[in-house]
Amino acid sequence: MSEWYLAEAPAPDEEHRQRAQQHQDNLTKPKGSLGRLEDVAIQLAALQGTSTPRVNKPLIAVFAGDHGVTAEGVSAYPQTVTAEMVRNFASGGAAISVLARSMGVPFQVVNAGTVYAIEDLDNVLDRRVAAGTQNMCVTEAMTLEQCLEAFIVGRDIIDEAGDINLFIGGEMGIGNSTAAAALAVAHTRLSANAMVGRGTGISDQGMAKKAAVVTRAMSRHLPHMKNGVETLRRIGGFEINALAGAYIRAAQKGIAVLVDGYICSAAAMSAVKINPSIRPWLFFSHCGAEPGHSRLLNKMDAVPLLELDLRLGEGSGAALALPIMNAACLLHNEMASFEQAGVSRGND
Ligand SMILES: O=C(O)c1ccc[n+]([C@@H]2O[C@H](COP(=O)([O-])O)[C@@H](O)[C@H]2O)c1
Ligand SMILES: Cc1cc2nc[nH]c2cc1C
Repeated sequence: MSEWYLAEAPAPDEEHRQRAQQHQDNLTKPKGSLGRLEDVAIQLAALQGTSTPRVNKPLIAVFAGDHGVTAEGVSAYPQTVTAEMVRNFASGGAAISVLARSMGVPFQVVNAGTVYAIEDLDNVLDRRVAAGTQNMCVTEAMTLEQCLEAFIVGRDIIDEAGDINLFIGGEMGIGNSTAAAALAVAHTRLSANAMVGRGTGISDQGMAKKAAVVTRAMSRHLPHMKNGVETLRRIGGFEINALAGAYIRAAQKGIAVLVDGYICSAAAMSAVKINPSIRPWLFFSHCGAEPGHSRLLNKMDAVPLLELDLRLGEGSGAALALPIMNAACLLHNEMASFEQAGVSRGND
């Protein structure tokens, strides 16, 4: 029996793509003048198989997980912050809580594997795979069972989401920018130096150490990375793997995905490696301040919507890009044509 995460996502409908392109060219604007907003609307029309694409039923889910690699001193903050921030998400004080609330977007918090236990909270789903991953410099981050369980944590969020037409995943995990850098090296084969950044705010010296940590982990694991699942098992994280599982399931169910920052992009690239058919379903919200982010986006031929020097995570960049995707749909669906408005056509 084939694994659930290998099942193909539906392919975009090329007839709807063509019709959407023609529709855009008939709207009251110079051809192409809405730039990438036109591309977003056309791609969504093809994916959703409709002449009226929509992202009016979004869901934001933030996955938290801890990383054994923090033992190497790769973050500016202590590991306790992961669980502490989960409480902050739940009580409404985190950046993503504010953004979700202000936009009226349903918001879920999922504990996929913090080291520190979190008391029962009404609005935090406890799906802890384990108390953090192992240190990838020393051993594999997790067992195969844990890796597959983390995928299912993400899959279940999509399966239980009800009627949504856009998924935004966020993450929280002290040390996870090191895991993301390692994944980025695995997927691009660029150097660790090209892929590490300040994360939560480490110094130049800290970055040199972080690059050495990634190099050490890669020399251990690279020879054994025979497929995308093994890569995530060796150097991923519970929240990263849950994101990969959620992205794959969303695409399989015909739900578009808006990818957040560096860590989410590393999860997305890993998910595409496992199941390439999901790629058309991924939209990329922004290119952040981590130097590896633009390199990873290039590798996926991804053109992000925003560039704001973000390096927060939590799904914050994707939440900020949501109104742009929504506007792309509304413009496509509600603008008048030249005929309807009695506006003269040009000779473009
Ligand atoms: O999303 C990003 O582009 C991003 C870039 C750097 C850091 N972060 C966030 O910061 C944390 C990881 O940073 P660090 O330094 O602990 O590896 C984690 O909670 C992420 O959500 C997020
Ligand atoms: C305070 C804090 C908030 C965060 N949100 C995402 N990553 C984070 C890292 C820290 C340190």
